[in-house]
Amino acid sequence: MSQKRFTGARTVLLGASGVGKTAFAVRYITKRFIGDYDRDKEMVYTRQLPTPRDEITLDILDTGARLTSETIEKHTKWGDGYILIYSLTDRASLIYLSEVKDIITKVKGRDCPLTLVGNKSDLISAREVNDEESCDFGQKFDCPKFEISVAETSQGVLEVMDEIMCQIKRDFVNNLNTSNQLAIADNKPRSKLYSMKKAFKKRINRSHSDTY
Ligand SMILES: Nc1nc2c(ncn2[C@@H]2O[C@H](COP(=O)(O)OP(=O)(O)OP(=O)(O)O)[C@@H](O)[C@H]2O)c(=O)[nH]1
Repeated sequence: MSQKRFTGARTVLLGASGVGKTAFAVRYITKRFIGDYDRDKEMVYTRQLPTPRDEITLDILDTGARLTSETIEKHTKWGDGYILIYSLTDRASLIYLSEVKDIITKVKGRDCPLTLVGNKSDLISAREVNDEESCDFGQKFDCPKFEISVAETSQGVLEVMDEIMCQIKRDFVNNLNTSNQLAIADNKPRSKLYSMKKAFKKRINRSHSDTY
């Protein structure tokens, strides 16, 4: 049986406008924080990750500012894993993610690679979301949650990306095991009764053709 290899992963950044999606993607790709971005269109960033055998292509989709239910659904179908990002200085941006999560569940089911990320932890005095609220959402979404500052350091972004890549890989392996089991079940020897019925049918056909 040919074994499929894990060669690439598609991650989607989803969240309200201004939460730091572009800053997150740019930080991951360049290791730098660039204060202002003049674009709000969606864009795919690509990075090659070396592995002991070869490399994995990682695509990150920055979904831009104008998300609708239709675009979220389209992006969900495209992706393998989802980073739901909000700003710790904007409670509405956290609440908005419930809508996004509902669409992901509708498209991919309950159990898919997912993380919840609160950004802008450096803006301490402007903070609107407390620990309890972010924990509640992490539990509700049933996924790991992070609090990071894209502006201050690359560390948080790297941890989030490691987590989502791990989940995507686990998902890939689980799907592979399921399809292998289905293939094995398809090739399973037939029951004794089935073989006897088949042999009996053959004999009847032979004796029938012998008659003519
Ligand atoms: N203080 C602080 N500002 C941040 C941080 N991350 C992003 N920003 C700022 O927040 C603003 C919005 O960041 P973007 O990356 O453009 O946010 P976005 O989610 O891509 O926004 P849209 O393109 O409108 O969807 C910019 O001015 C960033 O400099 C952070 O960790 N701390």
